[in-house]
Amino acid sequence: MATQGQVITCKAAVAWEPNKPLVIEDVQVAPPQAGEVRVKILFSALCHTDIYTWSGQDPEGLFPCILGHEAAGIVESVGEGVIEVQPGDHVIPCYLAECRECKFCKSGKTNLCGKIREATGAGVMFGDRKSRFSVNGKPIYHFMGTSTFSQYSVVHDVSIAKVDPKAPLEKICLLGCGVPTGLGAVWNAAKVEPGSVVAIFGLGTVGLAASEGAKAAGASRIIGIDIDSKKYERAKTFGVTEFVNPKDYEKPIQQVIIELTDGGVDYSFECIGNVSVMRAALECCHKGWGTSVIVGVAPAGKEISTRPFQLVTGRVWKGTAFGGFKTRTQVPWLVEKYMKKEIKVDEYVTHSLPFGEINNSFDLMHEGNCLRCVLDMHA
Ligand SMILES: NC(=O)C1=CN([C@@H]2O[C@H](COP(=O)(O)OP(=O)(O)OC[C@H]3O[C@@H](n4cnc5c(N)ncnc54)[C@H](O)[C@@H]3O)[C@@H](O)[C@H]2O)C=CC1
Ligand SMILES: N[C@@H](CCC(=O)N[C@@H](CSC=O)C(=O)NCC(=O)O)C(=O)O
Ligand SMILES: [Zn+2]
Ligand SMILES: [Zn+2]
Repeated sequence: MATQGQVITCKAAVAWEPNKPLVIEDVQVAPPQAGEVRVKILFSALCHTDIYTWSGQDPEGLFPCILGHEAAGIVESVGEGVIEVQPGDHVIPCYLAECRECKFCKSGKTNLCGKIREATGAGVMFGDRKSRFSVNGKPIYHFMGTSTFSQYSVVHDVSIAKVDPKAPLEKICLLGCGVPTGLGAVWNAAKVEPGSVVAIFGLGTVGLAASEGAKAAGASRIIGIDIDSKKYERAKTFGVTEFVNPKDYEKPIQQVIIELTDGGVDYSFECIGNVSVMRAALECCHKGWGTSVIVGVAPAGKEISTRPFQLVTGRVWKGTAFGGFKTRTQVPWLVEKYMKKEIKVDEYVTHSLPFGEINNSFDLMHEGNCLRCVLDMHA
């Protein structure tokens, strides 16, 4: 039955309140308006940022909402004026837009796009500042402009990456967030050079992807730091050459790393979201040139601090969103790199579950051996 132009009723996992189990509801998904695309979401993975917002720690968190931002699917229908994708195209919905027209997009200095960010932060669509989701007439907020924990979602056309239809959607859904973030932190934000000494704090998906990126960039030493020593074995396969568990030391971890590296590392990456670790990551950098990249997302109200002297003496502190990749342009390129086996993706998928078990996947994400759990949205 043709669904174009019709309201679709489908299953979605609604977060009615922070920290309460998601509820699978029959959700009405309105047709896409001008500049919008309705996507049949086939596979969606969980990212720790979904858990962060669900837990109530996100200052932008709005409830009730439909979470999810690491997914892949097929275009069901498009709104007026949409020319770059059509029904049947395989796509990755992206939480960062790329309009190619705004001040940000034209700057050549950032992957952040200014066009729709205010609307996505407010949980609505840009065109009319309304939601396309409702349950029995009650509007449900969008999340990150993606809301992929729904069998159908409406996304802005500037946030849709069209990808190779031969690529397996159950794998490339991961290219919607965690893996590009780690790779890009190293390649785009830090621009790690061959021979560099690198420290990576946190060996989850983002930290492992940063390690993979550092290995590809020719780093000579990749020091993984994690409070769970079991993480080292797997991390070796992503390029980590040495491992340090802060719990094994009395002294601050930055001092341990400085001693291990004759004065500090060339580049460090904080892939946890802990502001104390962010400080350690900066302070373990080499005087004069060491650069630390903040990747982890810290809870509302948390602030970073260090002695300004750390920066006066040449260390650089910066951060990155989605690893600096421009979404519409570069996500298809990352898919091609995966197809050519130049980057890992399958290796990050440690668990798969049917959509109905989404609450179990939230629990799994807290288990040490889970990197990404991919939900089959129509199983
Ligand atoms: N900036 C961006 O664009 C993005 C940021 N993120 C954020 O990146 C962070 C990491 O994400 P994932 O890798 O998925 O998380 P994860 O939870 O899988 O990995 C974090 C790792 O840090 C370790 N850890 C926790 N506390 C630690 C401590 N005090 N010292 C050393 N290790 C510690 C844990 O054992 C775990 O292995 C999250 O904050 C997430 O929200 C995720 C995607 C995009
Ligand atoms: N709403 C949060 C913002 C959290 C944040 O920093 N998000 C990252 C992506 S995390 C993905 O898993 C990001 O790219 N931010 C850029 C943006 O424009 O949102 C808060 O207010 O803390
Ligand atoms: Zn994410
Ligand atoms: Zn833009």
